[in-house]
Amino acid sequence: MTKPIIALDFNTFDEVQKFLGQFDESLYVKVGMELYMLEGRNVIKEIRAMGHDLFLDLKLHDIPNTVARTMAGLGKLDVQMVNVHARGGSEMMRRANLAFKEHNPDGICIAVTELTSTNENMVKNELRSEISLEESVLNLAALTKQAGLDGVVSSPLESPLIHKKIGENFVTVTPGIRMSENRNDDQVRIVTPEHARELGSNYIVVGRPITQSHNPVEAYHHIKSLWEGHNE
Ligand SMILES: O=C(O)c1cc(=O)[nH]c(=O)n1[C@@H]1O[C@H](COP(=O)(O)O)[C@@H](O)[C@H]1O
Repeated sequence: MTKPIIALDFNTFDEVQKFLGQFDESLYVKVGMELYMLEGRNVIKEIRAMGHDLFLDLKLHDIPNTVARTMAGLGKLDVQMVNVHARGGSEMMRRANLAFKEHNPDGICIAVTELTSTNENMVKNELRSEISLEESVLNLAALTKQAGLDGVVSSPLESPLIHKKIGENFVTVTPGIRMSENRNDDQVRIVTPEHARELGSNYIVVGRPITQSHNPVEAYHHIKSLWEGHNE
């Protein structure tokens, strides 16, 4: 069972150090655009030097050449996982994956399908999609698989369908995790850790329910035990 991935959505490396300093174990953490853009590559090197596994979540989405050249640079960073937006298309994804793995053959490269903050109404009325949200997730997941990537980011709600239609070994990395006592914040398609396990998610990504908790270590261990199925 993989550890819950903790989203380090902080502004400064000081805050990261303060947060990680509370833990006396190695973690799987995620650095997203907020921390990366404000603090840069050194944050990645420092966190890796502390012994934590790292998902670098930059959700790249640009023309294939730009994304491939960026991914080649990220491949040299010794991280465990990176991602792109599946809406960048199959050529962008294929080249991103190859460029990353040329330098990091053991790394995992995945693509974001529909964000967990997206709902059916947005898909239909804002994005003017002719297909449902679930069909869109499945379509983007199929495109991701064809492009040779390892898996997708989706809501846990879509994990069963993705595994059934695309393949059991195709990885689902799933944010939008909340327990009943948590606020939803800006997440729409939310699921509890134990439900995510039942739905077959391969990884869960959890931010504010841990980072904003008055006791982050306790919150992490509670979520981890629910995810691993020890608390039932
Ligand atoms: O790619 C992601 O990690 C991601 C995709 C998505 O669809 N939804 C989503 O919430 N995320 C990220 O997962 C984390 C969730 O954080 P919390 O809502 O605080 O648990 C954030 O860092 C988001 O950027």
